[in-house]
Amino acid sequence: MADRAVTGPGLRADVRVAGRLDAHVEAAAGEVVAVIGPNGAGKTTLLHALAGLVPMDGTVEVAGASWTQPARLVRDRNVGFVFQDQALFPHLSALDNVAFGLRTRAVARPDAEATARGWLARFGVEDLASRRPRELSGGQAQRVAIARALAPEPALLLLDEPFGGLDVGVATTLRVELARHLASYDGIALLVTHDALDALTLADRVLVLDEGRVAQTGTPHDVAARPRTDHVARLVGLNVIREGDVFRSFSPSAVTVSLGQPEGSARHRWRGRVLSAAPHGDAVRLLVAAEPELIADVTPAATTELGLVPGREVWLSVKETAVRTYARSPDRPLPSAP
Ligand SMILES: Nc1ncnc2c1ncn2[C@@H]1O[C@H](COP(=O)(O)OP(=O)(O)OP(=O)(O)O)[C@@H](O)[C@H]1O
Repeated sequence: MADRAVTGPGLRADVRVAGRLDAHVEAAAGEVVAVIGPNGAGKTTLLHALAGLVPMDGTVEVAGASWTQPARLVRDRNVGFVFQDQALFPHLSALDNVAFGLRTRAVARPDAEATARGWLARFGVEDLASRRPRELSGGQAQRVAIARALAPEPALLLLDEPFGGLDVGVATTLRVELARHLASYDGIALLVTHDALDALTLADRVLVLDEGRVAQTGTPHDVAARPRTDHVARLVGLNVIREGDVFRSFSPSAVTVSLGQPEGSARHRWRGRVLSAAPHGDAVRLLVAAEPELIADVTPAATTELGLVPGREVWLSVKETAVRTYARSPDRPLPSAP
């Protein structure tokens, strides 16, 4: 394949979809980028635009080739996708589903089938090759869908919540299998996820979208440690507050909850009302309507003692030493491939 991203410059795109998205995205060849953000942030729109499934303004360059000047049809983009609404072809067997992408690239049937069989084997579903999609479980179908996307070795792989709708055990196994394949995949993968674990374990980079804009980019570690949106803070289980150009984050376990105004030197204190209390590991996690909304982990004993039920007015405080402070710096673009 002429534009396979082996040593190419990766992905560089300016994607504008009227009223929905205005985002600059860069990724190096071989990188896995997790795309996270709240509902309606534009994650699916971004993937659809890159694949050529929705009209967009701007530019998309993949492995040194422009997909927008002139505009390429979906089938002429070297792209593989696993979308929730992009089901397997119901009338084709698992094998034919995986061979399909190769056949459309003019690979002869015996070669396409041999390659497809190899991909089914890699995902442990070779023995299901002759089954139709309706005869597969959700997890099996998703393995076939991922094998179908990967088989033509696309320069760009787009995965929209590939573990959505699967039960936790199946999702965990599939996450491990996908991680193994992504490690040796030399194209660029964009993975939309609502799961912090996916973002932290599968991705080299995280792209945070908020209201159709890029709110933050960085390594998973950096984004988790210094979240700049409430959504990411919640996703990684931190509180984040913004004071002008400075962000402060702190763990829910660093928050002290009391009924009376806290004494002592705690600089950060808030008054608020308990919205919810739910088990969280060995602790009880409180969501408190303060300014801003905060989370606090308390012991079950304290929960009972202080009567921390929804509606209860409380004080929250946190010591300065437990607070991480960081600047709201302009986001740097993602590095290009060497
Ligand atoms: N076909 C469409 N026509 C017009 N607007 C749309 C269409 N699809 C989505 N939108 C709007 O575009 C914005 C981005 O939607 P998108 O589906 O990309 O978000 P998302 O981040 O993928 O959300 P979710 O996590 O809920 O899937 C939303 O405001 C949504 O209402």
